[in-house]
Amino acid sequence: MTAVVAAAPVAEPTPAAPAPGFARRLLRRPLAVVCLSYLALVAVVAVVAPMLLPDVAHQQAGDLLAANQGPSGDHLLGTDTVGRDVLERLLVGTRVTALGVVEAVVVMIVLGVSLGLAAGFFGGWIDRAVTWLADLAFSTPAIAIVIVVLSVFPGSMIAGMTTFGVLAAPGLMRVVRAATLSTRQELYVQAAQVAGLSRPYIITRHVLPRIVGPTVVQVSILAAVALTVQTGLAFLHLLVATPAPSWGGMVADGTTVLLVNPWLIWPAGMAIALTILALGLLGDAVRDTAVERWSAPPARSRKAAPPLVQETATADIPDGALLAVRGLTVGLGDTRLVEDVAFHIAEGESVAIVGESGCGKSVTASALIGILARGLEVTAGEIRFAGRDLARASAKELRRVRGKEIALISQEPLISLDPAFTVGSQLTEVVRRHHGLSRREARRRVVELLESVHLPDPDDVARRYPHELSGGMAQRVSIARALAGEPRLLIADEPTTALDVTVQAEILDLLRELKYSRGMSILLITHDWGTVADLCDRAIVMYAGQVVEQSPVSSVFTAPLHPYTAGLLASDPHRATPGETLPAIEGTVPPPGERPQGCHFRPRCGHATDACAVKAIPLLTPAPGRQTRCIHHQELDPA
Ligand SMILES: Nc1ncnc2c1ncn2[C@@H]1O[C@H](COP(=O)(O)OP(=O)(O)OP(=O)(O)O)[C@@H](O)[C@H]1O
Repeated sequence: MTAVVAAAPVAEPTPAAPAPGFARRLLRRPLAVVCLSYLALVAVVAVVAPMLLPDVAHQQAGDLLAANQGPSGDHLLGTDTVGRDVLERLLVGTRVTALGVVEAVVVMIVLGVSLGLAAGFFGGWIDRAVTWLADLAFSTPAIAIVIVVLSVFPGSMIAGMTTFGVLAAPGLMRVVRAATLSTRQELYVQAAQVAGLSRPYIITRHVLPRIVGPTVVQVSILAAVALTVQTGLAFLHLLVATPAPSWGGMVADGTTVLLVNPWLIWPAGMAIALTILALGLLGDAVRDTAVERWSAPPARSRKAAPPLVQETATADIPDGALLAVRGLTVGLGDTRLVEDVAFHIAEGESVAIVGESGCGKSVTASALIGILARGLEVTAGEIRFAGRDLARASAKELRRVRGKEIALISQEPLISLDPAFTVGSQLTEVVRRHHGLSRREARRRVVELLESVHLPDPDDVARRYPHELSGGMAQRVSIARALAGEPRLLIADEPTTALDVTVQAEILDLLRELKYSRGMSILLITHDWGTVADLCDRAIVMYAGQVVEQSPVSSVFTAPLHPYTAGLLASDPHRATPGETLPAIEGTVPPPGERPQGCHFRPRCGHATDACAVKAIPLLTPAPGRQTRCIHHQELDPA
């Protein structure tokens, strides 16, 4: 691998003991242990009892003279209406009862989880179709349909409970869809996409573990409902042909002699009630454990207002640029979030995009690698990267480019790592994906990558979970992951915002070193002019969805060409004089639907005249390599 070292390894504080797994956390809850023990006992009885008591299922009658008796030494739970032993029938009836519930639950899980995952993850027409089907199923009376099916397949447990499972699946599907939708927004899922991992891998590895909690809760509730429904159907003698015992059938038998022998409904009634209770309480315990687990690492709040810039006039894009963006427009319906953005990045060059929050930096960066939020689309322009137009690339082509040729690191390194897996396992998958190495070779490569970002003990870091990393270590890990595919362009979205000042400087040093040692191009999104000066060759300033200035860093600080750039520079905290109030640009960035005609910056600008409102201001090129969207740029004082 490319050696990128020399700087001293960074020793940062961190760790806590590794978090115990989900099962162990669950088993720490006494109530969960009791419920699981009870359900395990039911399962064992369901398997064993019919083997030990093979005759009970065929017993038409017992000792008729001893019918309807209460508990005694001979019959611990008494006898039924035809003198059969209630305990034996309860034990043997467990199998048919449990099997009915299992059948319904399996059907629910297969349909509910697969459709919910597909709808939540893929969205679009799949989501609409699945949601429509679910609504349709919800509007049908489930029990009536089950009874109709049983009229066709009389007494068939499989037919009855499978039908119930199909009709109950939309309930599970909705829960899984909602959990998938929210998991899909997680930064680590987006990071996995950007790292170029395949969708089936992301679903099984990153999404499924997060939906297990809500899924188990819903399944336990629906299992309890399935038991209730099955009991009701057996009670109505629609399931389970006599003399085979079932819990519902035993309750039905008991109700025929309610006045003479009220005890008879108790054994099966209690078994049903206890099982429903155990399923419900187990669901609660699973939910609490899942909430505790996933809320453990406190999510940092996204910073509120960044600035960032970038751009270059279309006409000014040189041939052979690694990335050349022309006329890029991203819309949300009829609203344009970014308009006519143009800039380029040459091989080995680092370019910053600067601007206040809401100016369009992130939308622009997301458009470059095809990870725009739902509803947003590139409506015009081209994104030419290494000869291909990514604006028109298929999802498959984009997946090949992401991670391998363009990588992304974000401002939230911790939440861009999946909390459920160690650093080593997450990086190993990315390395294998890009280089097709064996697991052992990939692990060695991961250690090299971790070394290359100056993590002090790479083997130890590889064994850690994300919550055991400090912010600086996590950002180094995410840079290592970004380097795994040996990308030609690294997009760094405010990579130091969430870090303390010392660590910020170390990460910038690392990025600078990577730029020079690997010849990697960098697109930096930042609001920190210090970072721009430190790392970048050119600055692109965005305002209200447009590029308003593009200049080499060497000139933007001394002679800005747009009043907005001048305002941002004047309000830069690095330039603050002790005791003096830092000037700020008055007003706020107008939201996309409310941008003023002509120059969007006009209402906040001290140089604005009527001419600024007449028509859209084009990008002007007052000097080679410099563009501005201001007709009064000559009036600006050098900074
Ligand atoms: N998914 C979305 N749906 C609707 N509007 C959006 C969406 N994403 C971004 N926008 C809007 O597009 C505009 C540009 O947003 P963008 O996130 O690119 O700004 P930014 O400059 O990156 O700001 P920040 O630094 O706060 O992320 C903003 O007005 C924002 O509200």
